Amino acid sequence: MKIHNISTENSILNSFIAEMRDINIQKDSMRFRRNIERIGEILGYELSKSLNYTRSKINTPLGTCHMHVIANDIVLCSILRAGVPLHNSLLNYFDKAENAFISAYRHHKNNPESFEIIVEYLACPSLEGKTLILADPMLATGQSMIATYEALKPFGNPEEVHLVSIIGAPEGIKLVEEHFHYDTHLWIGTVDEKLNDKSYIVPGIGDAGDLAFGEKLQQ
Ligand SMILES: O=P(O)(O)OC[C@H]1O[C@H](OP(=O)(O)OP(=O)(O)O)[C@H](O)[C@@H]1O
Ligand SMILES: O=c1cc[nH]c(=O)[nH]1
Ligand SMILES: [Mg+2]
Repeated sequence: MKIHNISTENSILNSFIAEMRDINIQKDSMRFRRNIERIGEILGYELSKSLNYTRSKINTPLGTCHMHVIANDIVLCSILRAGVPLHNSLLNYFDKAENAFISAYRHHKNNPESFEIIVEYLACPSLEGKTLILADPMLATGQSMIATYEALKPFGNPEEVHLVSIIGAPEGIKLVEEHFHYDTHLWIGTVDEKLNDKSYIVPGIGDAGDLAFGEKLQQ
């Protein structure tokens, strides 16, 4: 897998991630969602550098010119819930993309430390020969990313796969690396230290879905 950790270079991306982490600033859920969007746009811009381009003749009011424009047929898929603001921001840039949505949540049985990923809702166009962008702000154990990718398989073989995430843990990145084709790209805002015993990213941000949309009752 080709891992692009964008935080290794100083940029405004790190200021946005700092706001998402900050225990006081993150209480403002509108700002939290907006920071996901701002980061999503930066990750989308970085990802765009790896896409295919075709020469296109453009008529302006004053003449003509040739520009290189994106040639990929993109399907943008995000994982509900926390993927919603990330989806919106990627769609701002890849505005011609087709869209897919899939739900994944952690179902805890008796023990808060053990869970399985439940994939329920899925809406997806054909992926055959397309460029799949699979987006989720958090890559903790990596199980949601893998479970959703497996659920998408009946929709066809994408030619390229790009994973987009804001914060990852080394454990999840390793699992994803083992699961996905070596050609897969991972565009990630930053990589944290580790997972805690509840499989939350440390130092991380807390629960991205709750911070964006409010606490939910456990199912
Ligand atoms: O890498 P993993 O260990 O699978 O964890 C990451 C997942 O956890 C969060 O979702 P969550 O299950 O909290 O659902 P939510 O978005 O509805 O809050 C997050 O948005 C990812 O989907
Ligand atoms: O740290 C984590 C791990 C999973 N999901 C989150 O929202 N945060
Ligand atoms: Mg959550």
